[in-house]
Formats: sequence, structure tokens, C-alpha cells
Amino acid sequence: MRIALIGYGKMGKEIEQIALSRGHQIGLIIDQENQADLHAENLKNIDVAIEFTNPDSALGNYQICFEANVPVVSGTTGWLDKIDLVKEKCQLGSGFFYASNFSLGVNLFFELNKKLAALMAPFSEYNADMEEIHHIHKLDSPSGTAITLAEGIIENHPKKTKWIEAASMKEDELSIFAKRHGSVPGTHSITWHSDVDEISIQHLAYSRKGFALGAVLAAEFMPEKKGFFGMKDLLKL
Ligand SMILES: NC(=O)C1=CN([C@@H]2O[C@H](COP(=O)(O)OP(=O)(O)OC[C@H]3O[C@@H](n4cnc5c(N)ncnc54)[C@H](OP(=O)(O)O)[C@@H]3O)[C@@H](O)[C@H]2O)C=CC1
Ligand SMILES: O=C(O)C1=N[C@H](C(=O)O)C[C@H](O)C1
Repeated sequence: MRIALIGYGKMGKEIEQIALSRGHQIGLIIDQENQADLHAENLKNIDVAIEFTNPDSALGNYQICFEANVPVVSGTTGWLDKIDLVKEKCQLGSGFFYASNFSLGVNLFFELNKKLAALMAPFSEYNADMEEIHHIHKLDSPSGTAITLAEGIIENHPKKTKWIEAASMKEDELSIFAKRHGSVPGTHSITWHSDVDEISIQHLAYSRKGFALGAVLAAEFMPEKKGFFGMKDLLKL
């Protein structure tokens, strides 16, 4: 496959290594400094674009790829207020794959989190909160993964109706505490507290390799596909 890498930062470089090791070619690399090179002519022989940039540039990058009929795999977080525009494009025939977190471990953790929330539903003595820790360069907060985890709790626990990035005493609010330390690749913990004990589940990424492998597997899934896809389609969870 010929891949366009849009965003050549920490993730773009990690994805390049994995893609090459799986026999793919990198046909185009776009970063902030050469973003004007992202156009239909340069996308002509590209099978799939993998986009990891930032919340402000993601949507514009997708639109250029859609116009060129190139499917997009994206892991950029913090842009989901515009997701309806992307879904409309997918209904018109574009191909798009999105995951707030591409690692297998986190996607298993998403399912475990939902099951634990459902298990806790009848037991009002337990209340949940969440902590996420990332490197100091991260632009968005809370993380996309934390938001997906919060949505999993809200869908499966009748008392929780929204998340808030602050300490909350309100029963219907799920508190998320975001911390930024050094070069942490990504740690997410959910704790259910009662007066007498607590139950915690945690996912801790050792490196970015798990995210990058998931993104390349998604790219291998995408050529010729039309519509909006996610990790549930890839992993059959
Ligand atoms: N879904 C997942 O599994 C994961 C998602 N992420 C998300 O991916 C995104 C990128 O993360 P990461 O690689 O760590 O960030 P980096 O800041 O290391 O890399 C982003 C890169 O995008 C470049 N860039 C900025 N604007 C544009 C543009 N218009 N066109 C092309 N490139 C551009 C930046 O250039 P410059 O440095 O010059 O600004 C930079 O090189 C974040 O939103 C992060 O949250 C991260 C890990 C896993
Ligand atoms: O910015 C990062 O680094 C990460 N971003 C994603 C997120 O916002 O959840 C995924 C992972 O946690 C790393």
C-alpha cells in the first residue's frame, strides 16, 4: 500500500516505522511546514492517508483527502465537535476511520470499563472518577480516550449523565482529572470509591507502538471502503 502520512510528529514517525516494517510504502509526508503540498495531484497514487496532526488542522486535511477520493485514518483528538460534517461526507461516499485510541489494550479496556459501570449500576454506595496522565506537549484536555471512557460510563450507569473536568460532588457528574507529566505516553484510570473500599482499573501505555500499530492495521482495512469506521469494525469487539 502507498500511504500518505499527514502529521510527521511523534505519532507520524512511529507509524512510518511500523508501516515500513509491514511492507508498505510512504508516498507522501505532510507536516506543518509543507502543508501546501497536500493536494489532489500529490494524492494521485495514494491508497490511504493516515492523519495525526492537531485539533485545528484535522478537518481541513480530511476534506482535501475526501476531494481526492483518498480514504483517511485519523487519530487526532479534540476536533469531535465537527464530526457531523465528516459523517455527512461519509454518507456521500468518502471513507473515514476514527479512533480516540488505536491500541488493542485500550479498546479491550473500553469494554471492561463499560462492564464495570453496568455492574456498579445497582450499588449507589460506589461513585466513580477518572484520571488521565499524558506528556506535557499534549494540546487537548481531557484526552480523547478519557472522553470515550466517560461516554462508556454514562451509557452504562443510570446516575451519570455528564462528565466534567473538575472535582464534582454532584451524583450525576463524572469527574475527570487530567495531569501532564514529562513524557508519559498515556495512562488512564477509573476508580469506583465507597466509604469502605475502592476498585480501580487502569491502562498504562509503555510507548506509542500500540497506537501506531493499530493505525496501520486500520489503514490496511480501509482501501476501497466507503463510510465511517472505528475499532469495533476492525477488532470485531
Ligand atoms: N488515537 C490515538 O491512538 C492517538 C492519538 N493521538 C493524537 O494524535 C495527534 C498528534 O499527536 P502527536 O503525534 O503526539 O503530536 P505531535 O505534535 O508530535 O505531531 C503533530 C504533527 O502535526 C504537524 N502539523 C501541524 N499542523 C499541520 C498541518 N496543517 N498539516 C500537517 N501537519 C501538521 C505538527 O507540525 P509542527 O510540530 O511543526 O506544529 C507535528 O509535526 C494529537 O491530537 C494526539 O492527541 C496521539 C497518540 C495516539
Ligand atoms: O496525545 C497523546 O499523546 C495521546 N492522545 C490520545 C488521546 O487524547 O486519548 C491517545 C493517547 O492517550 C495518546
